[in-house]
Amino acid sequence: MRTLVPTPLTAEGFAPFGSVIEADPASAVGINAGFTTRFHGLAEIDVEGAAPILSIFRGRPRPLVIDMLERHPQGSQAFFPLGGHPWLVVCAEAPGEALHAFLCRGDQGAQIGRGIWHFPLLTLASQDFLVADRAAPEANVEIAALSDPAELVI
Ligand SMILES: NC(=O)N[C@@H](O)C(=O)O
Ligand code: NI
Repeated sequence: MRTLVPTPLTAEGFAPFGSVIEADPASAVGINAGFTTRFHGLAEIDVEGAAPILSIFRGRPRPLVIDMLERHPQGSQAFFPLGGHPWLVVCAEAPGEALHAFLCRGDQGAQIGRGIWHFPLLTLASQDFLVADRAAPEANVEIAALSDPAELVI
């Protein structure tokens, strides 16, 4: 089986697939009499045909084998880890095209763009994620099996 080595998640590296969600000082605004810092507008949830919703995904480690991809044609999908543990995002331009793996810090989230092929949630330790995506997920998913699976090497 081929291997796949992730690179650290950066806004530039992830740009073809979506956006990084992190407390960027450039977006910081002091609010609430200075007792709160708002990191404003880190992601715009892109959905059509149904409302954007917030969910919690209780993720558990799974075998690091990328044997399928999925995409959501009618909406983006944003993940933010709540447990502070590292996690992974794997994307591709299309099934059969090159896989791109990103190692995300526990204080980094990622929004996967609408229609972008990706592997479902991959966390390196059990933790909850806050997820923003489109309501009625069952009506918004395409799945493709990979004929040449890859094993992630951390
Ligand atoms: N199935 C589901 O809601 N989650 C996947 O889309 C995922 O990317 O984790
Ligand atoms: Ni998904």
